[in-house]
Amino acid sequence: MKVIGLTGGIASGKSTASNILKQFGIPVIDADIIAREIVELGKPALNEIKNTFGKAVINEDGSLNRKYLGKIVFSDKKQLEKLNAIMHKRIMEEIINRIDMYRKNSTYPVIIVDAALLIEMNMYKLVDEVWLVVADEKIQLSRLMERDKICIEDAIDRVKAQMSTGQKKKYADVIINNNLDIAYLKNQIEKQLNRLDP
Ligand SMILES: CC(C)(COP(=O)(O)OP(=O)(O)OC[C@H]1O[C@@H](n2cnc3c(N)ncnc32)[C@H](O)[C@@H]1O)[C@@H](O)C(=O)NCCC(=O)NCCS
Ligand SMILES: Nc1ncnc2c1ncn2[C@@H]1O[C@H](COP(=O)(O)OP(=O)(O)OP(=O)(O)O)[C@@H](O)[C@H]1O
Repeated sequence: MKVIGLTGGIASGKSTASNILKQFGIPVIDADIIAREIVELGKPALNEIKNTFGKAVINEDGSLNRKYLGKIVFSDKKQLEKLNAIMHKRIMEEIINRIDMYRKNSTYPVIIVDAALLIEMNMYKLVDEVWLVVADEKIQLSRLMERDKICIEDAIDRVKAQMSTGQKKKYADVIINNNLDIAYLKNQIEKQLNRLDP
């Protein structure tokens, strides 16, 4: 079984690529979903976040106010580091567990780990190949503003909170260009799958 790490900057198109891969019947381990599970009500990470950032980041029903926490951490590197210290070891542990489960119990020829911070968190070492989804920065920013309904300043903050695409390219085995339409994205993914499992 080949484990593919799918990564790319924010709003580059990883989730869109993941959805295409799922349509081909390929299992996807999604780091964003795991990150949300870790901070569900009653989970220890949520308590640590409350102790670190204060009650203001918690909604009235006790859940995490993601929008507000995002505002804090994506505009201040020190705050982001504090959040990463709470989250990343837990996300990584869960991803390793899930990869192990697939390796032991499944006959899938290919599985995907979809993680924005695959390289930043050194998780590229856990996978057999790194696929990097890229889109020109202008396209990335406009898709991000449109999807998250945020202004250009907030969009730039979020892009800057991550390693640059140029740096990420050094770790990539495959570059997937997502500057054009979904059909173009799908076509590149199909070609890569055919290479792995003809
Ligand atoms: C700060 C939080 C609460 C904001 O939540 P929100 O719902 O607004 O955004 P969401 O979780 O959907 O993330 C959107 C995108 O932001 C980027 N992003 C998320 N966390 C980080 C981070 N720590 N550093 C840089 N970029 C990040 C990713 O590209 C991600 O896909 C949330 O992103 C979070 O808990 N982040 C820490 C966990 C993490 O590192 N996740 C990424 C795992 S690879
Ligand atoms: N080829 C495309 N053409 C037009 N819109 C696209 C294309 N690919 C992705 N999008 C849109 O751009 C936005 C960002 O894509 P997506 O959510 O897949 O990015 P992502 O890399 O998963 O982002 P994040 O890091 O925030 O999770 C979405 O609204 C998506 O529908």
